[in-house]
Amino acid sequence: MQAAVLRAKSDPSEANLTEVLNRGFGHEQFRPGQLEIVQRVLRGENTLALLPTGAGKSLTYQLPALLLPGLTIVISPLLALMADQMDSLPPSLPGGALRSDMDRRDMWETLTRLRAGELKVLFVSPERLLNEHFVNDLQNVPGGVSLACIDEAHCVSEWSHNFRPAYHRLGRILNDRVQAQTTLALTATATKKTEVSLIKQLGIPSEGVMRNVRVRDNLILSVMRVPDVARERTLCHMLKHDELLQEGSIIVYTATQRDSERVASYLYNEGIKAKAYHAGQEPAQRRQTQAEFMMSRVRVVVATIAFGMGLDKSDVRAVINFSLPRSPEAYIQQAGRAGRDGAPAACVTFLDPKDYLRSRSLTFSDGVDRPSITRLLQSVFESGPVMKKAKDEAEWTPCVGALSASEMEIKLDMRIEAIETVLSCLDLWGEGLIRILPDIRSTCEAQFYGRSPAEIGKDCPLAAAIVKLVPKPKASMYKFKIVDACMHMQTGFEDVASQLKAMSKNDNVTYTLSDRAVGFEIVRAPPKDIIPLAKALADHCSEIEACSVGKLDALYNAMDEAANAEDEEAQGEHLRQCLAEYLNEDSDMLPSPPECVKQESQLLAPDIKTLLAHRSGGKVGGAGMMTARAIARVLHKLHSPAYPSKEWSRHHTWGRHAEVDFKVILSRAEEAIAKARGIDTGALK
Ligand SMILES: Nc1ncnc2c1ncn2[C@@H]1O[C@H](COP(=O)(O)OP(=O)(O)OP(=O)(O)O)[C@@H](O)[C@H]1O
Repeated sequence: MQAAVLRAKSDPSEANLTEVLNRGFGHEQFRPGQLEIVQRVLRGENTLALLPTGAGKSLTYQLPALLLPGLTIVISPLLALMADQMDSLPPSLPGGALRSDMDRRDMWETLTRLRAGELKVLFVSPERLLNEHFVNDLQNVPGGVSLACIDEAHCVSEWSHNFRPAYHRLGRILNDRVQAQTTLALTATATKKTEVSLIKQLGIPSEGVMRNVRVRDNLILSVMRVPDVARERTLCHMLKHDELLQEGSIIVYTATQRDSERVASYLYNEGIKAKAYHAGQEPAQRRQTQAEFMMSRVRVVVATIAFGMGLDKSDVRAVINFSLPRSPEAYIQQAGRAGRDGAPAACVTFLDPKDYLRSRSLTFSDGVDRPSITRLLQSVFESGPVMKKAKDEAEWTPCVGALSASEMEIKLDMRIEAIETVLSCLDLWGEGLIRILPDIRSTCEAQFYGRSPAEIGKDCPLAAAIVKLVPKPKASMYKFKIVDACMHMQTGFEDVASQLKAMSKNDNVTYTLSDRAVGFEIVRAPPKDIIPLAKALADHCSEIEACSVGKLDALYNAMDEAANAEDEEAQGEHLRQCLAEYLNEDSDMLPSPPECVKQESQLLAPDIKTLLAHRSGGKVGGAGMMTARAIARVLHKLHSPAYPSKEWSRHHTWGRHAEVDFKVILSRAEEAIAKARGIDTGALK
């Protein structure tokens, strides 16, 4: 084996690499695309590999990792799968993983092995790369980082079906900080638009794109019109009687955690060995279900999308979409869990307009418009201390800030995740205006048992700051905002965090951190006028929202047309053709909404009027009015922080127009607000 590796290192020819493939991985020959990708990576050329699900993408980083001199880091969003991915490494590739759910001792052990240069492959979550200490470790790793592999790379792009804010900043960190010699991005699903933004962010040349996205030929794609009320019964009947479904394992995908529980127990009561799997369960329970499924002790897993991305079980004979997936990409991913052994496997989708309309509504849950973005930017750039600093200082020096979930979610009527996404956009294209800081808690409660804080404060700036910030502690509890301590000490969050840790280690101090927050650093002086910035961000967010809705509409249209085809074969053919067109389409044109999405409703105008008169929006809408989006959300039965379903589900307008296009309601509500305020609608956009 060693000799084969040496030969391939000095001459990475097809013959030499095939020998490593045989000896190191036990595979006879390369699958389509693998050799070209491996050779590009070994030449140090940045590459984006778009290969079908189950095509063997992992090998394209594993084999180079054996031959390259330094470390290969694999950035993966799949916490649950890191252990499996590590197990699939050949013995000659010592690997480690850093996951947020690991205990400290394991984490420490992996870090020690990393620093000692004992690892060849390291799996990490994207969030981990936002951690300064970890990036320092990578910079000093013996032999350097030879390859950065970004698994499920579509998550980097906001135009993908599964964008993750932490992934958004990845390109810059990899380029500027980690300085990996080569980047390899892997995904099974990316439209042209996603591809363009991916290669831009990750610094991949256009000739470095290896594109082969398609649905494997052994997958039998079909669709069934099943009304909402008959879905469980139909599923159960299929599982008991469909010939293809009598062997192997089966995954049923549902849209919500509640559905996954309900359907799993329905099947279980019908005598089918089924278990639920979703992100709301305890990690240990999820791990156990996954393990039982992999060992074929549980035949059917009823799961949300939390299950399965990257899952490699060879004999999954069917994937059944109990609900319509959110996008063609999600559909391809989910279907791709089936038939990985190459034998025929069924991918059946249940289609019901009511179910689709609910998914379509939910796509608008986290959207934001210019009024909320303006208020968000005001909170960042126009807070008292920032304004004072801008006024007092001739030259701007960076300072930190934080928006906490408990304060901002209701004030802005945005979930903290949405706040983070908008600020991530600003981080990326604000040309160094702000920098998002990872994983922040905004409030600290500290108790001193030995020496007093004043005494400790003689050589600890944080303790001195605490004395100033909390002159009168309640029951000897010092409660303060971390950001206030940063401001006081003119330092960053990391410094405060490390001083807190040091105090708790040396000085008998205990502390708890609470209240999730988005932390940021204002690097350059804030803009004098935030309106143009708010407008640009709002336009961008609205484009992203339209793109997500377009994905769902495109899939519904394709399924709806396929359902009219005369037989299963014609259905599959039609679906394949639609998916290929969708993925390879170059234009930005959005599909037109299906007929079941209404463009008008009789009672819409009076209901908007009722909500405008409600005046509940004193807290969010300004001038006591609800915002247009808040109105549209209520009419679509969508919960939001300032208009929670618990309170609003009793209102007679709640969900009354869920079949009307959300965008139509939004613009009608904007017109009504503009009229009520005597302004032009353009002023609201
Ligand atoms: N050249 C090869 N010959 C035979 N089997 C291979 C080869 N390359 C990879 N495989 C096997 O194919 C299976 C799928 O590989 P892998 O999990 O890397 O797929 P993938 O492309 O990452 O899929 P997904 O996108 O669905 O996660 C694995 O069991 C792997 O061992």
